[in-house]
Amino acid sequence: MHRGGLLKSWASHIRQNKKDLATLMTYECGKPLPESLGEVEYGASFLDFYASECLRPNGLGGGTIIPTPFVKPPSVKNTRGTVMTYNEAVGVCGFITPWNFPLAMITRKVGPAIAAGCTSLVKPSELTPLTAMALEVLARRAGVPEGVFNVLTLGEEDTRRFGEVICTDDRVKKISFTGSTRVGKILLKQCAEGGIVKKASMELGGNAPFVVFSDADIDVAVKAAMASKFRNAGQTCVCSDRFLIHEDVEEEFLEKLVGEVKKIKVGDGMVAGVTMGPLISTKAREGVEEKVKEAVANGAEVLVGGERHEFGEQYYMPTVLKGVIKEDNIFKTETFGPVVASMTFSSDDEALDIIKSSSKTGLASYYCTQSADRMFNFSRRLEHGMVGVNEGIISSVVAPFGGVGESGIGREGNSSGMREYLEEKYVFVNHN
Ligand SMILES: NC(=O)c1ccc[n+]([C@@H]2O[C@H](COP(=O)([O-])OP(=O)(O)OC[C@H]3O[C@@H](n4cnc5c(N)ncnc54)[C@H](O)[C@@H]3O)[C@@H](O)[C@H]2O)c1
Ligand SMILES: O=C[C@H](O)CS(=O)(=O)O
Repeated sequence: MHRGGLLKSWASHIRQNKKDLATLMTYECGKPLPESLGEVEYGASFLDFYASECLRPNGLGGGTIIPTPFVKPPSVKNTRGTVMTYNEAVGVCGFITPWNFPLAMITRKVGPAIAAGCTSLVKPSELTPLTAMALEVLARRAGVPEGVFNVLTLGEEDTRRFGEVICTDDRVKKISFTGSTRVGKILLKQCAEGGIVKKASMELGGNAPFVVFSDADIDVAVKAAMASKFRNAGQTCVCSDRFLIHEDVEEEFLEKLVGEVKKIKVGDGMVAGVTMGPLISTKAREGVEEKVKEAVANGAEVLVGGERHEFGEQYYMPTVLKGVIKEDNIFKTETFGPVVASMTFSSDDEALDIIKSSSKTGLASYYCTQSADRMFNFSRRLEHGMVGVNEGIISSVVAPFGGVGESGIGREGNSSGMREYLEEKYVFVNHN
């Protein structure tokens, strides 16, 4: 079976075990079962997509024949030769993935890696090892040969050692990391200090701005805000964190948003109807709590929520803050929790100044407007890898997912994601 067939078979085995995989994920990281079921399908979609990419010209073996650029003098019978390129697999890859999407963050890497002809060593988060192990079992059932996709479930000390090895061992030709900017910098430093230049993809932290312009359709804006803020209890890299609302529409937007936030049902992710689960740990909940308290101390107003949820140690109430300042940690650092931190602005330039001066991240950004000019031109002024205009859910297999600045290097998904695992070779043949 060729690599594309293996990937399709693996995707089929994943879908056949969708309920068990989703249950495992909800037990491991707490997200409501419907979100886990959605992630199973999202994760499988990367295997399907890259199964097809195997066969495309920009896939493995794809290449081009290029007319030589040299001018052929009349006396010379043939051109000087033929120029051609072809793609080759990078080789052995080292992957490290996070807990918040324990299945899709693995298949988003391993899918294109296998399609390109690479093998991989994958270290999942110590918080979600079982999902990764289940993926490996299903890969073997699907016919993926032993040694092609290898999961290593490691503790803290061995995790650090694993990171050092994939960064400094020259048998590992590529590293791809998804996780915090803090750890991403450790890995890049280890490559450099290990004296090796290595192909590296970094999918790092976010802190997305969400801008509501005065001409926005407020109902559209509220829907987009709810979708981009509260998925996985606000624990996704592309969650909106920094809300900038034009002063003319602050009251209407916040009133409608609070109305929707109050409909969120917090509880056990395995219980039907629950739409928001816990944070990943008590420490994470305490971190969100501290940031909210600081913002309130600096003058922010709690419109809803604002404290831990009675359901349990790891639970925090979905919260909307008004009148946050850009110096607040809840505004200038990734929240990774269910909190809307909002402030007002009066002009496009002011909004951009706040966005650029409050964070160096550049993953996702969102804005709502009905102006055609702004729809197409404001995005050009944002230093982000991805932009949602009147839309809060922009992640998909066809999206070249990734960020700039402190949010990372490279792209995953889309045909772009295939290039991370290929090296293009140029050959000039002089056949005179
Ligand atoms: N850009 C993206 O596509 C994307 C996707 C998901 C999550 N994230 C980011 O990931 C973060 C949340 O995930 P997390 O808490 O698992 O992140 P994290 O950085 O704490 O951990 C990520 C992975 O790195 C490992 N790790 C930790 N320290 C290490 C070290 N010194 N050497 C080697 N590996 C080490 C962990 O065990 C885990 O497997 C957030 O910042 C979020 O924005 C980004
Ligand atoms: O946490 C960010 C992941 O990339 C999740 S998603 O791709 O936005 O679904």
